[in-house]
Amino acid sequence: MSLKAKIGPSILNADLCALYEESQKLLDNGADYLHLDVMDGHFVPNLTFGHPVVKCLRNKIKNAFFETHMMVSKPEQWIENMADAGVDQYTFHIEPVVNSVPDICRKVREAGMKVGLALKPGTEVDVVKDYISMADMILIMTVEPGFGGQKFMSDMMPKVKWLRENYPNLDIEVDGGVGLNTIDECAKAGANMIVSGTAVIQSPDQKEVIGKLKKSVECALHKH
Ligand SMILES: O=C(CO)[C@@H](O)[C@H](O)COP(=O)(O)O
Ligand SMILES: [Fe+2]
Repeated sequence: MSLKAKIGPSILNADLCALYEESQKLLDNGADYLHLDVMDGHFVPNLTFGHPVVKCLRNKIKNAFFETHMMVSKPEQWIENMADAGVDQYTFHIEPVVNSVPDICRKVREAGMKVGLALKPGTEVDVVKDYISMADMILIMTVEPGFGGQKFMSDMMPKVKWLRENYPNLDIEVDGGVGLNTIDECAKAGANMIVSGTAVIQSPDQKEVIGKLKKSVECALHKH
């Protein structure tokens, strides 16, 4: 398998009343996928949207790859709904479900979606060792989950490096505070799937930012 650089903008800080237009604009400007942040007000102290909204978006955008970042206490509860809404990858946090990760991975796959496993900043990276074979991607959070627009945590880069060294073919995603000033660190550490919210959404030239983020990752992938 050869790794690909992929940029998945987060629409969290976009104008959510124009969700479809904002999403389509990101795709037209070169986004490889959409990262949809689902929050339940319990696992994180914030609320966003759930499967009904994702389904509406899917009805308008047929072809793009949708990843839902499930910041919820009960990820097992929403698998069927999200599959029915047309989600391609279901990325859930392992912290609230440490004893049932394999079971949830199996259910996500049976529902026809790819599996992403997410780790909060305080979670040690080696806990995913036992689950790598069940996952399509590991997400290393580079902020505390819950809000867009936070400061990037450079001290998460050793986790990314460790994963890349031990799993050369694994899709590794970073999420939180990633933009033009922080992308090189992520790319050098070995991340190939990049979530970027504020840096892309607030730019007057989304295409340029997405292009630069991708180029940084592609350069690093060539060097590896
Ligand atoms: O999951 C989250 C936050 O919990 C992220 O997806 C952020 O929303 C990305 O936004 P920026 O940090 O890039 O503004
Ligand atoms: Fe996210």
